[in-house]
Amino acid sequence: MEGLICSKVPFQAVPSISSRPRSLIPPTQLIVRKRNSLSAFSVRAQMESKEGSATVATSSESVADALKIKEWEVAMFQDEVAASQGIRIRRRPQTGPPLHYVGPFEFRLQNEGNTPRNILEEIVWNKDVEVTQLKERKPLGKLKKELENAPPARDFLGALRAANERTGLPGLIAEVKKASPSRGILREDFDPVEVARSYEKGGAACLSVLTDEKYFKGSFENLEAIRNAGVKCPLLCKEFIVDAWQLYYARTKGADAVLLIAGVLPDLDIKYMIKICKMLGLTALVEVHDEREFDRVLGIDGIKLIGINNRNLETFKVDISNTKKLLEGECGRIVRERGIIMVGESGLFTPDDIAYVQEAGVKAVLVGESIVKQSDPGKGISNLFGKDLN
Ligand SMILES: O=C(O)c1ccccc1NCC(=O)[C@H](O)[C@H](O)COP(=O)(O)O
Repeated sequence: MEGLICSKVPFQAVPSISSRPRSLIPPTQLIVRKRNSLSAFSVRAQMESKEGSATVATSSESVADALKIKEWEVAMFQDEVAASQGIRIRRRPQTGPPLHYVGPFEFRLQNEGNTPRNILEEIVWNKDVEVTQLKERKPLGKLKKELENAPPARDFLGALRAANERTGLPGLIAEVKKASPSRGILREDFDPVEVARSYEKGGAACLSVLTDEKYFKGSFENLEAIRNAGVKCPLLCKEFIVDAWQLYYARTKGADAVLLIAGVLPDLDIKYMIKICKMLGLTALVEVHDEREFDRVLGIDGIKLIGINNRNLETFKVDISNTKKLLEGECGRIVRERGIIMVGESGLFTPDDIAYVQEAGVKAVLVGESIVKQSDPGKGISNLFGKDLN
């Protein structure tokens, strides 16, 4: 089936705009626009039905109305594109179609539910609001100026590779995580710099620092404090990226890597963000959870680091066999052939768990709960690996 990289079985096509009766769908020519885009270029969708253009503006007021209608339609179109890629996480709905809307998406007026269907969707909708507010306070132009004073980006990928070659074990990305939606508070006496220093002493190759405040009790202040405390491990800004503006923001706060979640971002967004990461010197950890996401990501150029999350971020179910399942197929062969570094993420508690995912083919692991809740997190690392990593 067109576009499949490693999955032999054609995916169950997700009903999308292209599967609707043709009469409903006017030919569209979309010049890319992203919701919450960098707005470096205006976004305009030329939606033309057979009966002629959907909107013809004649006065300044109707120009504004026409633009509002087009922006709403672009947002709807983006949702259709995401759904056609099997992405179940919807973006925060627009405030609703413009008054008296008549256009190709009018059937969407039936309320599809304006409340999140699971925690990941809730996190993403909340992030959309957060980022919109942050962008108003700190426009991209101001961020770009701050980039000039940002600390230099460090080699996140190189640190993982070096650790794996030195110890023969997966390189550890140790997560500075106070709490999570699935487990609540993990560590009451939480000093992010102390945890980070303990991880570094325990042999972590890199650190992952939660920066989401509402659901993980993390912050960008934690990321900056760890960076400014002189911790040498390269830092992953563990954030829910929904807008390229966040990449610039993470870099100005001292991040060396960012997380791009395939279950949230359509292919075009990932492609675009990979290019921006390269320009900023950021390493992109692209995260998948199932074969369809893995297949999509392997179709995107420039990806050198892929994480398999054993946690289903919609149901919280954790199963480390997910890593084995996804790497034993064609996707695993392609990854090995391309020299892509694989990271096993979530649900790793014992040396047997580490051995299991290493046997499956990962060269790095991302671990939070099992080490952050130890009284001495650095000692927790030795217990996790069954040996001193130093
Ligand atoms: O951990 C959660 O409850 C969670 C819920 C929704 C979205 C993301 C979530 N966690 C992010 C992670 O994937 C983990 O923090 C990371 O992989 C470490 O997992 P663990 O070692 O099991 O703490």
